[in-house]
Amino acid sequence: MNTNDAKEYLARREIPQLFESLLNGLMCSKPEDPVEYLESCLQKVKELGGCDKVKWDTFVSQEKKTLPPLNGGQSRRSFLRNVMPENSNFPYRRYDRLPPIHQFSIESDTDLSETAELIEEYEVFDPTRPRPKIILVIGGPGSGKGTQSLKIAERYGFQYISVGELLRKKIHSTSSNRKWSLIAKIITTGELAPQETTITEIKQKLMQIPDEEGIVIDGFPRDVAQALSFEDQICTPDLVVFLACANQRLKERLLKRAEQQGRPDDNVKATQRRLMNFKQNAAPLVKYFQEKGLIMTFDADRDEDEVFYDISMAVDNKLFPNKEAAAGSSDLDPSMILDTGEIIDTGSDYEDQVIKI
Ligand SMILES: Nc1ncnc2c1ncn2[C@@H]1O[C@H](COP(=O)(O)OP(=O)(O)O)[C@@H](O)[C@H]1O
Repeated sequence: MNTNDAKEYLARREIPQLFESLLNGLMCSKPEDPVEYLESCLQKVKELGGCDKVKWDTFVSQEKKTLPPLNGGQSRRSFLRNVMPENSNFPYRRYDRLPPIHQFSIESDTDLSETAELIEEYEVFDPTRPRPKIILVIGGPGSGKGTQSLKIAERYGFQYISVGELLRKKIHSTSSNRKWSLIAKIITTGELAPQETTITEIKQKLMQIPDEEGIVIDGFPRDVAQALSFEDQICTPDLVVFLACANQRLKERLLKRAEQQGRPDDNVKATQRRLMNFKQNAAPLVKYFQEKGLIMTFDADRDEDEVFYDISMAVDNKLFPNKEAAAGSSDLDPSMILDTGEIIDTGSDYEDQVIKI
């Protein structure tokens, strides 16, 4: 087995997340017998059904869970601050963050790990200026995230970032780099790129954008862990647009896209994998943002102009409540706006999309 195989194995089996979680448990519980404690944690992992069921706080006891992500309280950063010893010699204090799991991950021996740490030391947005409004657009593969995000960006004069595109560009521009070759393979099989790398790419991109009024990010976050990381490292989004689309419709659109664009990750296997990942992650992600009152859900089974009509009404209301409707919106009928903050009944098999792929 070569190094790449070993790293790919670790990434696929979600071993870095497991170690992060065990480390969190140890830091919070400080057990007399760490070996016995780790044994009991691993037993719990088995009972839960495997590494992919482990979250960063699985082994943090209830009373120590100072992070209440679902009711808008303390951020992960402050949680970490609380569990870190006050001693300034503590090695990880500098970043107020967990010890980097990079040792175990494909981030470790690559050129970007240093950049990633450097970037962590800076605020993404200039604190002396108003922060740009951030709209995150999420939905299944083929739900129209790209199309709708571009339309939002165009209508409000916001900057557009496609996370999938960002990763693809990076892969093309660093084709001889081992880390990015591995990420290319991961993406081609329909899996998600590693979280820290993805966040770092987004941060780098955001830091290059000068003084925008707003930014639309297409395809982020894909799961609750990414949402937490974004809030921890970048900011709380102003609005999350969720494009709900029936599973069958997603499959049809992906087939069509495969014919038209020939993207390497639009093959049948990868498409199934992406739909499966979406199915697993969408419901908790939507619930997470719902409980924060940040998400609006749109029936994306419809014609793209109808979908955009609803989105633009919602953005007007949520982000520009005191302004006259944005240019070009005079033809919009406010009575058509969808109920906000709730999963809508699309009248089709939206549930199917999340539950039965
Ligand atoms: N937020 C993300 N986190 C990790 N990987 C991502 C993320 N966004 C995109 N990717 C990777 O890029 C691929 C293509 O994404 P994208 O272009 O948005 O297409 P789609 O969402 O339609 O599958 C995804 O399947 C995934 O491998």
